[in-house]
Amino acid sequence: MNALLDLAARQLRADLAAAPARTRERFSPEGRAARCRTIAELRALAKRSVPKPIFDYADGAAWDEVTARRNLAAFEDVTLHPKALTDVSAVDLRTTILGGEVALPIIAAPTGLTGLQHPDGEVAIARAAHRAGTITTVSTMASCTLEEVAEASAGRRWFQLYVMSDRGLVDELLARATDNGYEALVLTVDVQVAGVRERDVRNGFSVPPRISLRTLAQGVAHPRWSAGFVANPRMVPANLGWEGSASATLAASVNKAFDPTVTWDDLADLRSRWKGPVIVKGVMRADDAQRCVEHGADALVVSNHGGRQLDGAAASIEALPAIADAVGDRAELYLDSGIRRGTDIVKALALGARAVMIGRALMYGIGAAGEAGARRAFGILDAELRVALALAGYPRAADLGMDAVSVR
Ligand SMILES: Cc1cc2nc3c(=O)[nH]c(=O)nc-3n(C[C@H](O)[C@H](O)[C@H](O)COP(=O)(O)O)c2cc1C
Ligand SMILES: CCCCC(=O)C(=O)O
Repeated sequence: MNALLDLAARQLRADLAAAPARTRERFSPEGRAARCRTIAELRALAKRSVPKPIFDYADGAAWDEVTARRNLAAFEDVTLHPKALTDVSAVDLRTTILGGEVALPIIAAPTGLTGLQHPDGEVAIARAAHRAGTITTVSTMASCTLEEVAEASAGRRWFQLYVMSDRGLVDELLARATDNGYEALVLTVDVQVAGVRERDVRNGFSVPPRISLRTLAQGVAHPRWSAGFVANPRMVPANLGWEGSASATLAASVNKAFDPTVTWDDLADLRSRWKGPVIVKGVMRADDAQRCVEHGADALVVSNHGGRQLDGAAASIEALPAIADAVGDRAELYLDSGIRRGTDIVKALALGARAVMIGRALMYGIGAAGEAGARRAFGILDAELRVALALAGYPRAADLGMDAVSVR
């Protein structure tokens, strides 16, 4: 009996000694992110972790946000037809993207001003993508420089271009992307002008951020975020020479810098100048997809920019089947806008995408816990996708086809 009491006392003492470290770990951003079981839970954690205008910039969309909601809802109109009695003991998520193998059919979408969510920004996302065995896409509007990301991660990298009116700047960006090992050029074609994101307008979201009583109060309410921001303020896009520029709304800055005259001739010009693969992002129509292929595009991203540009546009999953039909095997197809679950990925692959891109899932991840949160986002989707594929009866993600789904 005494020996038993002695053992219990020793165990209690050990537990108490370890408690501070366990508590710290439990309430750290990393610990909290590790306990998120879904992308929705990561979103909720990000919402608590960063100032409201910063969360709203990532989470928000254009005008009434109809397309953003539709991006999610339209996945519910795609139903799965599971195949019975297949051996699913080994689920294989691998596929090839532009000739190189990736461990899972998920690519990090380009996101601008990522460093507002967490100072490690695109570096955190690139490292998490590399660890997951996949590709990261660095935006023209990135908070980290192309060089910083290249140095921080040895994984595959693509560069996403917005064509600026200053074509000298475009040439410089392309040269830097080439010099730093960015293998493909992703030309985004759905930001002819800035979409109107009313949450940003209401919040006075501006670049560089304007410090007001309201933003100070937000900073005080989010001390961990503020400490990171003060230590490493990522105020403006890092690759465009905007440092020291006057504060303006993001829309005003975009409309000043981006070139709205961009047409098919510019795609032809970029195609002839960029030596690696060219991917056109923001294609929503079969006729445009066909034309991209005729212009030598190697791949397309079927995307409505997460509903952040033209509100009222179709969900990208709704646009995919006709585009897949028009393109056939002449170009690779990826899909983004609304991916929150492994089953969304199954549906996109079945309807003709080779991979999906994820934007907000990673923004929530880094807002919640920097690189650890981005890793969690990949981890959640990877795990969900494995179970979904097993239950759908397709142990190889790459084997999914139209027979696995129907669209209501
Ligand atoms: C905060 C944020 C910033 C973005 N910035 C860019 C960008 O700079 N370039 C780009 O091509 N797309 C950008 N996008 C769009 C994403 O690449 C992607 O199309 C979209 O996020 C997909 O929808 P999802 O967020 O539902 O995954 C951005 C999206 C978000 C949420
Ligand atoms: C308006 C374009 C700026 C970056 C971006 O693409 C986004 O916030 O969605």
